[in-house]
Order: sequence, then C-alpha cells, then structure tokens
Amino acid sequence: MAFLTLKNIKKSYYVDKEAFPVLKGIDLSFDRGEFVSILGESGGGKSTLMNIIGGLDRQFEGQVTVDGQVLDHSKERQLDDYRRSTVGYIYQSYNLISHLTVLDNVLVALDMTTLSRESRRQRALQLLDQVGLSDQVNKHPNHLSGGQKQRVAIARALASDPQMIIADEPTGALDAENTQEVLSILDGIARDGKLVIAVTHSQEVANHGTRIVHLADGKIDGDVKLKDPYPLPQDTTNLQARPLPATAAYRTSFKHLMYNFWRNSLIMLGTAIGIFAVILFTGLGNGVNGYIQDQINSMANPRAITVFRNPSGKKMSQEQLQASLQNLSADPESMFISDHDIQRLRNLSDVDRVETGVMVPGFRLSYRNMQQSGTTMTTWNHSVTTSSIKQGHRPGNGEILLTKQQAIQLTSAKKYKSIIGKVVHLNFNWIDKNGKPVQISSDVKVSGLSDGASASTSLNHATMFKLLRDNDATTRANYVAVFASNLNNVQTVSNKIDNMRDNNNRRILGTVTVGSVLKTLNTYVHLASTILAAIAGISLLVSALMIIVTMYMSVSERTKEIGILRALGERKKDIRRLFTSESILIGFFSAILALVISFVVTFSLNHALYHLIKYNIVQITAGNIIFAFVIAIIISFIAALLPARRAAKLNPIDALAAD
Ligand SMILES: Nc1ncnc2c1ncn2[C@@H]1O[C@H](COP(=O)(O)OP(=O)(O)OP(=O)(O)O)[C@@H](O)[C@H]1O
Repeated sequence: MAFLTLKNIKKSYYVDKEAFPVLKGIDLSFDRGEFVSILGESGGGKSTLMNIIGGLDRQFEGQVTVDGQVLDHSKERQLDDYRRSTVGYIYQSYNLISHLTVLDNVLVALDMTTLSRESRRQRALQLLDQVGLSDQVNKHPNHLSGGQKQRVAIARALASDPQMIIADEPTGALDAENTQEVLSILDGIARDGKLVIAVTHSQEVANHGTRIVHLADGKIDGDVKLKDPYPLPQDTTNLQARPLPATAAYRTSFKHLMYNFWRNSLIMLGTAIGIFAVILFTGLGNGVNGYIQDQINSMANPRAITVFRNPSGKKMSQEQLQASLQNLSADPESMFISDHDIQRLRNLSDVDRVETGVMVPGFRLSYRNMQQSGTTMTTWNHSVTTSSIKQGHRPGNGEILLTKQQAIQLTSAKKYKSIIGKVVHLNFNWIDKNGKPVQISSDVKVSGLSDGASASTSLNHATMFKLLRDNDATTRANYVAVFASNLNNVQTVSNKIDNMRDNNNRRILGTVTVGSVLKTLNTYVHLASTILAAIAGISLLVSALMIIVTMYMSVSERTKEIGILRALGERKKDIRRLFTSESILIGFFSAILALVISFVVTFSLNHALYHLIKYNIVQITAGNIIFAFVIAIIISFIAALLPARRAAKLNPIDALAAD
C-alpha cells in the first residue's frame, strides 16, 4: 500500500462567487524513499496541490490517505497533528523566523516533540551540523546567505523527524552551487526512507529525483519514474510529536520581546508609569491616613469614649451632642450623670476603665494684676495624652494645667513660660446639692501648659473634688471617660452607651470618640486617594490601549511567522498564546519597572518630607504590590485577547503568503 494516496482531488478558488477550477481531479500515490518532482507551467496549481498534501488547505474535494489513514479535513485538530508529526516544509523564500537565531529556528519545530530539553538542543545542533551550519547557530537569519538560509529551513523541516518533506521550489532562489548542495541534501533525505515531494520549474532539478509528475491544466499529464524508490531503512523509530507546551510559547515570546528591546522598553515604560501612578496614589493614601491617625493618637487616646448626658432623650449625632454642652452653664443639673448610670457604664463588657469627671463651663483666673476668663475646665483624665502638654507636667494635687494662650494673656507673649510653678487664683461658679449657685475660689499652682487644642484647662480629680467639697458644691459627675479594651471595640461600646435607655425608653447618654472623628477623616482621605487612583487608572487604560495597538501591529508584522508556525503544526490555541504570553510578559515586566520607580520615588519623597512631618508619607504595602502585579497581568492579558484572536483566526496559507 502506498504511503500517500490522492484520490480525485478537485479544487476551485472563488472570486466574487465565481469558481476558478485549479485542480480538476488528481489521482496520485507516493511511497516513502521517493524523491518526486512536480513540474508544470506557472499557475498550474502545483502550490495548491502541495498545500492540500501538506494539510494546510481544508477546502477541496477528494480524499487524501496517509499511511492507510484517511485525513479528515473537517477536523482541524487532526490536521494540526498531521502537520506536526508527518510533514516538513521547505519553501522557496526560506520562511525563517527573523527574530530567532538559527538554532532557535530549528528548536521551534523540536519544541513539539517529546524529547527532553537537552536532547532537543543536541538534535538541533546535530541537524545544523549535517547541513554544514554548525558555526552559524547563534546568528539571526538576516545575517545568512540564501543557501545558508535554505539549509536552516531544511534542518528545521527535518527536526521533528517527519515521514514526508514538501519542498515548494526549494532551489528557486539559489545559485547553481547552492542548488546542487540543496538537491543532494534532499536526495539524502529520500535515501533515509522519507518521501520528498518538490515543486520545481526546472527540468534539470527535476532530473535529480526518482520520479517526475507533470501537471497541466489542473490534471496530471505525465508521471515518469526515473529510478526505483530508495529502500527503507531497517531502523524506523520516529520521534514522538506533542502539542506545543505553554512554556515554549513564553520562551519564544520572551525572545521576541528581547529582539525588539527598545520598542518594547518604551511600551513597558508607558505601562509602568500607569501602574506606578496607581501604586503611588494608594501608597500616599495609606501614608496620609496613617499620618492623621498618628497625629490624633498623639493628642488623644483613641480608645477613650467621652460620655455626656443626652438631654434630648433621642438619638443625637456627635455634633448635636457637643452643641448641647451649652446646657452646662444654662442648666447644669440637666447634665449630671447619675451614679446608677455610671455603674451601668462600669458593668459594660469590653471596657477597661471608667473615669468620672466634672466639666465646668466658665471660670476666671487672675495672676498678679492680670485677669483671664476661660470657657471650659475639666478634670484631667487618661483620654488626654501627655504629649499634648507642651511645657511642664500634668496637674498634681493643688495644681492646674493652663493653655498656652491663657499663660500669654496672664503674662506676656515672651514670658508666658515663667508662669509655670507660680500660683494663680482660680474662681468659678457651680451649684450645691440643691441646685443653688455656689462660688468657688482657690489658689492653685500652674503645673504646665497645653497646646489648647487637645487638652483644655484642667485640674486633677482630687483637686477638683476637694475644691467642690470644701465649698459645699455638688461633686456629681457631668462627664465620664470610658476606655474600651481595644480599638476594635470602641465603636461597639460607644453604640451600646448611645443606646442605653431609661424606664421611659429614652436615651440617657451620648458619646464622643476620637475614633469616629478619625473615621470621618479617613473616609475623606480614602475618597481622595481613590479618586487619585482612579485618575491613575485612566493612564492604565491608556497603557492597555497602547498594548492593544502594539499587539495588533505585532500580529501584522508576524503574519508570515504565524503561517510558518501553523505549517509546523502549531494549533490556533498556540498562536493565541504566542500573543497573550508576550503581552503578559510586557505586563509583568512593566509591573517590575513600576515597582522600581515607585520605590525610588517613595524613598525620595519620604526622605525629602521626613524632616518636615516626621512621618513616612508614602507607605506601599505588600497588598499594593500584589495588586499592581495582578492588575498589570490582567490588563495586559485582556489587551492581547482581540489581537491574539485575530492572529489565531488567520488562514495559514494566506499568512504564509504575507510579505
Ligand atoms: N487564494 C487564491 N484565490 C484565488 N486564486 C488563487 C488563490 N491562490 C492561487 N490562486 C490561483 O490559482 C492558480 C494556481 O495557483 P498555484 O499557486 O497553485 O500555482 P503554481 O502552479 O504553484 O504557480 P507557480 O509555479 O507560478 O508558483 C493560479 O491561477 C492562481 O492565480
């Protein structure tokens, strides 16, 4: 049984629905060990026939049987396997892949065999040695002569050890010497027991073979046997073919990326700038958030919840509650918190400590002949951090902490610090147990000065209570500082306090937390950094468009390569992956570049601003880095989808015909 049989092959091309018959019923059979030349006039359909035999053309009538198996042209997969394992192509115009070295051009075919990586390399080197190119393996094709190029193409065609070599005018572009060399190589291939079918215009070339088939007007009009086919060798173990592994696609993409290094570097730089902007703005958002938190925490204990009486009995916002503090002077009694309620606060879960305090809405200070009126004086509690004391220390027994402003008013802008340690006279009104007004007045020593913003004028608890008791004033608390056991509990505890009800189901207490102020601030910062990151996202979108354009350009530049790879047996999927993998590599390297830029800029910004704010204002987290990589890879993958799809859909014959 013949190795290859063609039965009644008919093929027409259609131009504007008009059929142009090219092959009009071809019946041929070929054996291994034959070197068949196909002769015929130009336009006679020789290349068309070769494409059908080679499994590149699926639109024809008739039957092709190879090694006893009928090729099913409706099954693309089967044809891919057939081209990969059974056919090797040699073209007039060599069709080497220009961005790959001579060695890599041969390895492209070997990647689709089951040989180990090292064996593939060894085989490629051995084949190149056979065609006399062992000293050219690392050159790129454009540095080779025509004859050398054709020998690389022959080595590539033989790489996967196919049973059949199809050569379309293999010597058409070669001089006499190179023609002789190529012909003797082809002859050697047939001697090795393979079927060689070569299309040629030259009778002289044709005479080299074992058989000449003549094609005219779409039919066979001559079939002359010059010699017997070469005998088949005893050892017929063939290489096993396999589909192209993904790693090979990534390797080829990487090489292509490197081949167009400068162009790709610019694209990566463009993409990296977009990713960098996203990283920077999110890092800046983190930094500003942290900075504000740090600032507030240095002034007030974030676990502290300041509790006041809720005079309305209804739900109140923090602002409404603070506004209601004017009741402290208008109706002080309405603001006292009962012992029972304080006990309820102490009984709450997740609470570390409860400190009762008194807040006095107005007071007067005198020092020597200077007078000063203040609006709020409180008992010192642990919600205020000592860092808000700028000079001196927190008030001890018989002491008072003033604000810097008060000190200036009682002395002068220059000598205000001199008041620390001096005795001032304090005077304020409060009420007794029956609600009658009481005047309180006493000498107190200035312990220190606060910045005024985070700590008001304060006495310690013992001093305040002693003053009140000595003057028969009530010592009932009108505010309580409650400390949550940890930061995460602040909101829950605060909500519980806000929700405490009396017998009439009216709310009793209201809370003020630093955390909620912080939360509002952070919401704004978060919003601002999200907006900035979204703007940066637009530049990412531009980067994605840039990748799409580049990939489309790459597809049209590499159309011929797509044809070559399809002829070698690559599937549509492999072609798609060729482009998606390149794009993903671009995304990946862009992300690395973006990270380098981000770290340099972050370091410089933080370094430049540190002495101003004592804080690293840009803070890039591991999450930001992972996000940058994920987004870069997703964007580059999506950007490559359409171009890759277009590449995969190309008809291999049209792709091979591309310039
Ligand atoms: N895609 C196509 N669409 C329409 N007509 C085509 C197409 N490809 C080839 N043809 C036509 O089919 C005929 C046969 O072409 P083919 O390339 O097979 O001839 P050939 O014998 O190989 O010619 P040559 O020796 O000049 O290379 C020619 O007339 C050509 O114009």
